[in-house]
Amino acid sequence: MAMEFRALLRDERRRAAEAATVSAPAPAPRPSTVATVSGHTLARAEPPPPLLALSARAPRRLSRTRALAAGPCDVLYDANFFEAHEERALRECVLHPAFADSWRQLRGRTLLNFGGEPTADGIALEPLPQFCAAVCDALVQTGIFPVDAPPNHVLINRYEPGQGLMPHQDGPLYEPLVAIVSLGGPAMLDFWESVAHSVRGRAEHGGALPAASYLCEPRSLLVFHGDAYARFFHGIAERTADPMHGAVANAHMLGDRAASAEGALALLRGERLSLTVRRVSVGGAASGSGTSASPGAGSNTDEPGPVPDVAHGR
Ligand SMILES: O=C(O)CCC(=O)C(=O)O
Ligand SMILES: [Fe+2]
Repeated sequence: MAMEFRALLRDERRRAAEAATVSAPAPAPRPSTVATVSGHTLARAEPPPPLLALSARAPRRLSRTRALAAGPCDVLYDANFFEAHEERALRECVLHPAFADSWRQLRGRTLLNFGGEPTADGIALEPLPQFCAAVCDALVQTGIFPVDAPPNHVLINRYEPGQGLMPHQDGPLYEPLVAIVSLGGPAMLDFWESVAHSVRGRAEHGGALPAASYLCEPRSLLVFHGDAYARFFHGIAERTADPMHGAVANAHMLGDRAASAEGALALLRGERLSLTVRRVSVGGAASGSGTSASPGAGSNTDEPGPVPDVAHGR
């Protein structure tokens, strides 16, 4: 099954690459795929996405979320990392028709991958599209990522209400520092001590609570590193509303839009787009010299790898 899926993907990519390089006689006036940008095939008829201009950021410390007894303490949150107009512009880039063919349907979400495809040999880095590079720059300017080790990989997830992401760890392909940018509707990111804890927690009533949860509001930035990266498993439950339970570690830091949520019982989800921004680790970069990463581990694309993907606990 795993190999079938990989073979299918490979075949699809080969066909896309052939369409991009072989100038076949155009049979009909439908747009032919002729150009690739950052490894993504663009349709001739589509203009490239607009350039994303974000306001300059000053270096500053992000606020730490509440440290709960059982939860990680290496999680930072900013409810208003983007202005409303920046969110709209970023969303327009993400959903631009030029990338329409690059979205991949996974279990419970759709995914766009920029910066290079995670494979068993690591990630062969590719340049980021301009809008992703602009977000990475903003994270460097703020001081989240060091100037000399900027992020170079961006996964974009799109969730409908009711969809989610199984508890997983991001693994050794990346440096242990993650910035998650949220657009659209809110969703709760849960941190679990183990996958077993999360399975117990899935029981509708009386299930264990996550070690900590973080409401990711639209326009927000959530950063995690340290223990939160290395020890805990993070995921998004497949539900249409998120309960505001006692382990919501950023309940006191929410923006105006969700300020009332602190007193609310549950927050309704909407369509959510998230950008997971990271830096591929030295060991995770597939270089020409054949450097290889731990096979499959942490390639959080739901693509079955040669090693069971602990990243998704399934
Ligand atoms: O969508 C999110 O907020 C989480 C995404 C995530 O965990 C990942 O891409 O590894
Ligand atoms: Fe993740």
